[in-house]
Amino acid sequence: MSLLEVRNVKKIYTTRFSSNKVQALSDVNFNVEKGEYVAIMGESGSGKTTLLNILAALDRPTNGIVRLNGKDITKIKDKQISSFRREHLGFVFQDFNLLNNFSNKDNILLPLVLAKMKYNDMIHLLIPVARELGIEELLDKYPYEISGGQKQRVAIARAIITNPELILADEPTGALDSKSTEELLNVFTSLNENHQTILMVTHSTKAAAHAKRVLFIKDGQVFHQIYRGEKTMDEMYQCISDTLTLLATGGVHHA
Ligand SMILES: Nc1ncnc2c1ncn2[C@@H]1O[C@H](COP(=O)(O)OP(=O)(O)OP(=O)(O)O)[C@@H](O)[C@H]1O
Repeated sequence: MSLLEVRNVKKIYTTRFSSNKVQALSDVNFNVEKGEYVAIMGESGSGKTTLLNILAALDRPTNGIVRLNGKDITKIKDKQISSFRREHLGFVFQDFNLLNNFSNKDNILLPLVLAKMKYNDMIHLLIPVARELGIEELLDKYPYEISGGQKQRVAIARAIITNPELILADEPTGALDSKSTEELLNVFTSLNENHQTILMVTHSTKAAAHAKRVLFIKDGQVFHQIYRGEKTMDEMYQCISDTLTLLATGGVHHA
């Protein structure tokens, strides 16, 4: 069984003040296996954020099924959705989403506090995670006192401290300079080498070249995919950038 199964997912938005309908996703199908590192690319408006919101159980599809470990997350009751997200998923956002009036440590511990874990147990989990991400010195500082790259590492600590089955990352390098981007991508690679499954939406060819597979979305469906396989990072980069060019001119066959 795949970790994530996306079947015939369709999303139509109906705007509030008119009967206009926008079809953001027409028929999305793909699987993600445990331990994979997948990037999702596509032009602006192709439906990436819509898809990520559905995978995150932040929004429901108009049709279709999304299974995480065999469980259809589109059927989870509203009351159980927050705890489902906390227990199974980790989130990394472009703009970090850290709370400025909480210390970095309290930001990282927040999902465990919400899960009502005992303090000593939380610290037990925090220490190895902070060490792994090299942020031990930053724990007592506040998000506004640290750099963007450091904030993203704190955000990753918050995402992995619950040991999630899947990390969903939305444009995680979008607000970072090139040095911090490189560092963040190295962190993702090392998490993945430690068996963390990652799904990342990105506009960045460089970021996508770090993934083991890239899915391309066009016209609300998966249009093409590339496996890293034995390719070097440079070869993968070139392959992605050629595909993006073909995609923009409509010249790629369906996956
Ligand atoms: N809440 C909404 N109501 C109506 N239409 C929406 C809504 N959210 C997105 N759309 C439309 O759905 C389509 C897909 O949007 P989406 O934000 O998923 O694309 P995207 O690939 O993430 O774009 P970008 O790369 O610019 O973030 C677009 O046509 C967009 O205008």
